[in-house]
Amino acid sequence: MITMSEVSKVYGNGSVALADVSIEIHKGEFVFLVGPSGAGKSTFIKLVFREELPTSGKLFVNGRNVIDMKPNEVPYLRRGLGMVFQDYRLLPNKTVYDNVAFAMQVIEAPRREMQKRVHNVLDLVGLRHKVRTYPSELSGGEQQRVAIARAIVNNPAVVIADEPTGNLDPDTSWEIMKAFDTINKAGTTIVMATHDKTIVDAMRKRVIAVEKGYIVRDQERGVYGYED
Ligand SMILES: Nc1ncnc2c1ncn2[C@@H]1O[C@H](COP(=O)(O)OP(=O)(O)OP(=O)(O)O)[C@@H](O)[C@H]1O
Repeated sequence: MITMSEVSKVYGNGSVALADVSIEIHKGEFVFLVGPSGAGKSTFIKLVFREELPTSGKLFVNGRNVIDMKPNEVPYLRRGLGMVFQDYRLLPNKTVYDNVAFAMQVIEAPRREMQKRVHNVLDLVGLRHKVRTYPSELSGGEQQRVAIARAIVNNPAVVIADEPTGNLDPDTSWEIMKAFDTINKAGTTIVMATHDKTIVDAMRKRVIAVEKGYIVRDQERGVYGYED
C-alpha cells in the first residue's frame, strides 16, 4: 500500500523533517505514527498524499509512483486515499449530506448510487439522523464522524488521519476510534498520527515512532512509549 525507500524531506528553510525513512505498510494494517512534536509525523502524511514531495528517496502509494507522477495523476492518487484532520475541515455552508456527497460528486457518481452510499457511510458512523444538519449544529465528535464518513465514501484503500482526536475529550475520542476500527476491520488500511497515549496503549496496533525525522521504533501490537 505504502512503500517508502530511503525517503528524506528537507524543507526550504533547512528543517530536516524526515531522514532516510524506509518503511512498508501493507493492505489492511492499522498503523499509529507517534513521536514528539516536530518529529516528522505530519510530513510523513503530507508526502503520502503528495501535498509535499520528498527531497530524495522513492515513494509508492497504492502502486503509484508518487514522485514521478504527472500533475494530472494526482487526483487519482488522492481518490484512493481518505483524509481525516484534527480540525475536521467540513464545508460550513453545506449540510452533512452534502459534505459527504461532495467527494462523490467530484467523481461524477450516479445520483442514486451516491444517495445510497452517503446514507450507508453515515449509518456506519451513527449519524444518518443528522443528514440535514449543518456542521455548526454538531458537536466536535459528530463533526469528526462526518469527516470520517466523507473520507471513506469513495471506498479508499487507505485512510490517513492526522491527530483525529486532538480536539476531542476522551469519551468522544473512543467513539472516533471505534469508527476507525470498524473501517479497518472491513479491510481498509489506516495510518494515524497521534499523541493520544491512552488510545495507542489500548488498541495494541502497529506503532511506528519517529524522532527528529528518523524511525526509531516499529513495533507490532505496540505501545505509545512516551510520557504524556
Ligand atoms: N512547511 C514547512 N516549512 C519548514 N519547516 C517545516 C514545515 N513543515 C514542517 N516543518 C518542520 O519539519 C519538522 C517536522 O514537522 P512535522 O509537522 O512533520 O512534525 P510532527 O511530528 O507532525 O509534529 P506535531 O506532533 O507537532 O504535529 C519540524 O521541525 C517542523 O518545524
